[in-house]
Amino acid sequence: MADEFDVIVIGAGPAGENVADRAVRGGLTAAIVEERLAGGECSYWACVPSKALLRPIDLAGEVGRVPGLSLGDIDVDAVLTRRDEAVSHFDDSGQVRWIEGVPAEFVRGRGRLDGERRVRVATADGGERVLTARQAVVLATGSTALVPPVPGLAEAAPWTSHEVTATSKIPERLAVLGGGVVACEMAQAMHGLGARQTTVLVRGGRLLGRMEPFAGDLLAESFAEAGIDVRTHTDVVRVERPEPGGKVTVHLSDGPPLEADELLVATGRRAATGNLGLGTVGLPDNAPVEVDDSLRATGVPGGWLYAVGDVNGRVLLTHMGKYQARICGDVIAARARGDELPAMRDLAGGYGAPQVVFTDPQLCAVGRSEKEARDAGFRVRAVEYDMGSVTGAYLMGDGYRGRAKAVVDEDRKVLLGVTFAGPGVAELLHSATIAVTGEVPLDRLWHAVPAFPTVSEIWLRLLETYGL
Ligand SMILES: Cc1cc2nc3c(=O)[nH]c(=O)nc-3n(C[C@H](O)[C@H](O)[C@H](O)COP(=O)(O)OP(=O)(O)OC[C@H]3O[C@@H](n4cnc5c(N)ncnc54)[C@H](O)[C@@H]3O)c2cc1C
Ligand SMILES: NC(=O)c1ccc[n+]([C@@H]2O[C@H](COP(=O)([O-])OP(=O)(O)OC[C@H]3O[C@@H](n4cnc5c(N)ncnc54)[C@H](O)[C@@H]3O)[C@@H](O)[C@H]2O)c1
Repeated sequence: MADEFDVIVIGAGPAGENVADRAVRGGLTAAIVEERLAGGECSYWACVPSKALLRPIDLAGEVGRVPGLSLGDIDVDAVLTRRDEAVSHFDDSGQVRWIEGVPAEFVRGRGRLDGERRVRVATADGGERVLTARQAVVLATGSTALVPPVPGLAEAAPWTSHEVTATSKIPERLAVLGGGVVACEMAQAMHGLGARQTTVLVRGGRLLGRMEPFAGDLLAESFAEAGIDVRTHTDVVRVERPEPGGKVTVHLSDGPPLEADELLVATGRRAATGNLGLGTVGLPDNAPVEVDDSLRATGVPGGWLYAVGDVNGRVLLTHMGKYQARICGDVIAARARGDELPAMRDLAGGYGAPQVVFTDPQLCAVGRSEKEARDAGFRVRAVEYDMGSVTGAYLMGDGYRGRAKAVVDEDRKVLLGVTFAGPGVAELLHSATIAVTGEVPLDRLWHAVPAFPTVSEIWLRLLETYGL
């Protein structure tokens, strides 16, 4: 028997949920298929638990910089309990209720495309449901951790983001493979919560290689002070773990082997498109689903297939997936009505997505780095400023260390990118996002006066350094 809906969404992560919501607001009916938990990676194994684990470490850093305040040991059990509450103890009934309240039909099971506008769902009870979409099918299946083909690595059953964010035990000795966001955030979380030996193995020359260089350098200084060992230009050539769950030996391109109790692999993600039936609609399996700026899959006749969030490989961030989802839901509803507003396009992605790395110091950026701007052919001037010299930052704590950078398009006198690094800078980021995405002319931005004594005075200092 076929169930018919206007829109069928596969994957109930933040992106999938938001498509359904917007499509229904636009007057359509929707079903969402989810094989695990409504809420997706973000709610249970990524953003939410990782930030719950990092918050006490961030706060401890702040307290430690203010004379007159003292901090005892972090109560790790209490932190883990709060993390468990933050992930609703892996119970998605609240999210399912939200979906049903949209209202959209929630279908628990694994979805698979089966030709044009048809989705087969292997339901949790071993049965099958065949769903048909009148308007659109939206893929929102996210991504999974990528484990590189290092000899012995897969056999060692290393931790990925799933295990580290859900752990109830902090390893004594942790080796971390990768120097990106997951590696940095989780190395600091595990070390701050009691790992005695934390070693970060970075293939390249610095942490967070895609950000402005000072961001990774400041974090590396903070790691060194905390006793986290960062080894750059280091490749893992082989891994041994004779006993499942036992000691791991990591053989490196340089130096003696490293012994650890656990190994975390944080080397990026792959789009979750395996066994999704992409071949039945003429698309390649196991690759991100290419989309246009209305999030419609390219190369599918009839234009009924869309992809939002991690699965399209554009930007692997929750807020960007949700932004795409809002556009996608609106586009599907508008196309069903026969009208299409020009504003319904992914514009933000083209500027460079805002991102915060929730370490201490916090690192955040929006738009292009200086290198990216130059590589893209812009005529660029970049200015930097020491954030510790801003009164508001100095007042936040002794020894405040931070840096900011603005990348200016010299032809249009607008900002192409902004990076802040320092304690408590995350909340500054949206001001930069508005300036970059709004293409606010610098001589206009000059009249946005930051309050004294806030860290926001960094804006004034950057503009003064530029010459305004
Ligand atoms: C450790 C970690 C921390 C992170 N922290 C942040 C952060 O602080 N801020 C941020 O913006 N981003 C963060 N991210 C990235 C963020 O988690 C992802 O960008 C986001 O989850 C993507 O949302 P999504 O809806 O596209 O996919 P997901 O959240 O992955 O959801 C996809 C859903 O689809 C389901 N699914 C997959 N295949 C099928 C199928 N065939 N049938 C039915 N259901 C299916 C899955 O079970 C899942 O529930 C983090 C990532 C990691 C790994
Ligand atoms: N706070 C946040 O916004 C946040 C937090 C965590 C994750 N995320 C998102 O999740 C995604 C995944 O994060 P991630 O840290 O896994 O990926 P990433 O792309 O940020 O970093 C991957 C790292 O692994 C390295 N690497 C890749 N292959 C390797 C190999 N074979 N050997 C050694 N090193 C290798 C890369 O050089 C890089 O340093 C990111 O796109 C990120 O934006 C966001």
